[in-house]
Amino acid sequence: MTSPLHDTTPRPELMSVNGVGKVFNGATVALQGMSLTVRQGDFISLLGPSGCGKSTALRLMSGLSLPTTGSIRWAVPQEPGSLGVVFQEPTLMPWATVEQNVWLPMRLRGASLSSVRGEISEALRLVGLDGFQRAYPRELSGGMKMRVSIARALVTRPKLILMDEPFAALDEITRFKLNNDLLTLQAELGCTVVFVTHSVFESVFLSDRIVVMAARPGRVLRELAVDAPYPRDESFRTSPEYAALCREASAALHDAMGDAA
Ligand SMILES: Nc1ncnc2c1ncn2[C@@H]1O[C@H](COP(=O)(O)OP(=O)(O)OP(=O)(O)O)[C@@H](O)[C@H]1O
Repeated sequence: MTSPLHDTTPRPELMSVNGVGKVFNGATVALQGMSLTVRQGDFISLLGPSGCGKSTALRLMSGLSLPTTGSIRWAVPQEPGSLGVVFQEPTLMPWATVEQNVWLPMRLRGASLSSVRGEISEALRLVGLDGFQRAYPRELSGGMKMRVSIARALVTRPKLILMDEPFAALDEITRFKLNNDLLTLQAELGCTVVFVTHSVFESVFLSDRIVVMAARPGRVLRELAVDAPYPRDESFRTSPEYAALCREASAALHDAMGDAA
């Protein structure tokens, strides 16, 4: 079955990255000439070796950093809460409860906790943490902390979620579970995801497009379409089709690393 988000109809554009470059300290070319069209409902992975500019690209897309050259444009009106960001570390406030942590983006916009309790509970339900509102981060496992971080990113119902290696520090079993749950969540919310990873297996499992990047200078080498229907689950993960797609992405990554050597 193909999810409505992943059918073959061209989807409307959400963001365009046009010839973007980033130079640090006038010397380090972290990113050069990156162009990418992000469409609504896409799940795009940025895959590449260390130092190829994946995090830089994500920071530029988030607006946390400005490009040295080129431009990034939203194709739809950007409102407060249009964007959610998840980093490798859950970055939770240790002194605050789960509920208060998830409240943060709404609190910054002036909403009282009591006025948004429903949205917070719904976000926690979506990440499988219903009932943990009053828990403190120290009482949670690594995977649960990351789920809170994801709930905080999606509580404003963003159009775009940017994720920078969110599962890299987790064990493989937790990572597989979170990968499965992330796809379910994306289908349920209809949001768009740009996801940074070093893992070929993760990028193939999650994405409908993989942007393969190379280092020195950081740049896009090629884009791969992962032409496998959603929903994807354990049967996809163990299928010959998945293995073939992983081989293809792995070869592209190998080229990227050779190119950068
Ligand atoms: N704030 C900064 N100041 C100076 N150089 C930076 C800065 N941020 C990144 N760089 C450099 O830009 C290049 C790209 O870094 P970036 O973190 O984007 O790569 P990456 O692909 O995300 O790497 P990794 O997978 O190891 O996280 C690297 O050479 C890095 O040292």
